[in-house]
Amino acid sequence: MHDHAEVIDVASDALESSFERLLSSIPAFDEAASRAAYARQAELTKPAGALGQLEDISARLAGVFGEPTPDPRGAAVIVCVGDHEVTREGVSAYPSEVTPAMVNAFLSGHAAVNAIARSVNASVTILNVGVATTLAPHPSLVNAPVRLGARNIRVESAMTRSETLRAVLLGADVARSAVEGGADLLVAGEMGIGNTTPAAAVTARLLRLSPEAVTGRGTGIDDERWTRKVEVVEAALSRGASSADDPMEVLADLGGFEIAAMVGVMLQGAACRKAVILDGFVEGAAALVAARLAPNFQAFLFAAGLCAERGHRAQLNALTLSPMFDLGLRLGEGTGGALAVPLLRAAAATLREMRTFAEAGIPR
Ligand SMILES: O=C(O)c1ccc[n+]([C@@H]2O[C@H](COP(=O)([O-])O)[C@@H](O)[C@H]2O)c1
Ligand SMILES: Cc1cc2nc[nH]c2cc1C
Repeated sequence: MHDHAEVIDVASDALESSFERLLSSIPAFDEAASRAAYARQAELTKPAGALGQLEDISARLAGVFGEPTPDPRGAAVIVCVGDHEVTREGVSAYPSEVTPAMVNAFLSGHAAVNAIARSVNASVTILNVGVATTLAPHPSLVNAPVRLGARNIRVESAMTRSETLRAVLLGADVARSAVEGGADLLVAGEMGIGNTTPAAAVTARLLRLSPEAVTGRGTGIDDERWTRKVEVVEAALSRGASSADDPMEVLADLGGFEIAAMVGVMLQGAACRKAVILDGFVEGAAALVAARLAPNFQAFLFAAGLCAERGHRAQLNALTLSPMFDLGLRLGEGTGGALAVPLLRAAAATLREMRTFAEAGIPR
């Protein structure tokens, strides 16, 4: 790992230029490799189209990696964590203290994401960009809080531009380390009590949807809290501080530190020509921001499952992505993203390991 804390101390203009470099470093999707993969799928020993979505996934992977028969192996889940002062408004079913407690659970290896990531041979790294409690050092923890919690979006902007840039660049830095460590498949995950509220606000603004259309039950709130949560999202949007046409402004105004860090993870993954796997609704908000920031980004993004949180379908539609499964997950942490890892590996394996009709001598 690099010295991540370094990012925090550099001046604003240096942050701006690092960010510009990140955006401009995202390559174009390799259409020729993708076409070659589709052509190979058409020759493989199966009825035409019989591998369904796996065929499209394999061709998309070819375009991402820039080779007709890609071999994605290493997988890394980067769980970005942060607190939210908007929890004071009673928008979650759980208290903020759960966030640092869950970080300790991630570090001890016993949370859902650890169990699922282990089962698919993916690493788990925790990036703390905004938890308000001191966290003990751990080899799997990158501890670089930009601020101790995102501000209460009902009344003020969550982050300043320079705080937002720092969080994005920290995410990018950790993603670069993961790629240097061998990751071909990057899952952006998150944990942060209260964060489905900023995710709803970001989604509503960017997609120009009503708060009701994108505000869900998060950790499982009742009707009364849901009505309050919609009011909070409405109030955050009516402060009028951000323009839907400026994704960084929307992120700073309505988002949070872990959402910003996921934007960085995703952009850097694409910049390294790696597949970026989208987990749930909170990641979806980050992906909308990343897609608006860099036109080339979207082609590097794969949707894992459809998440049960209201508004996730609208995010996927806006990103023109089809979910690979629908298991009713609404956890976050990168759990759904990790579950997609074997599907991506399997899709690529069909291209590499199956024979064509001609090679196998099978008539058609
Ligand atoms: O990403 C999702 O789809 C998702 C849906 C519902 C809940 N979550 C997780 O639950 C927490 C946010 O829920 P809430 O109710 O506190 O806003 C946060 O830690 C997320 O990881 C995540
Ligand atoms: C226990 C718990 C674990 C989580 N993991 C992601 N979000 C979460 C929210 C809660 C409440």
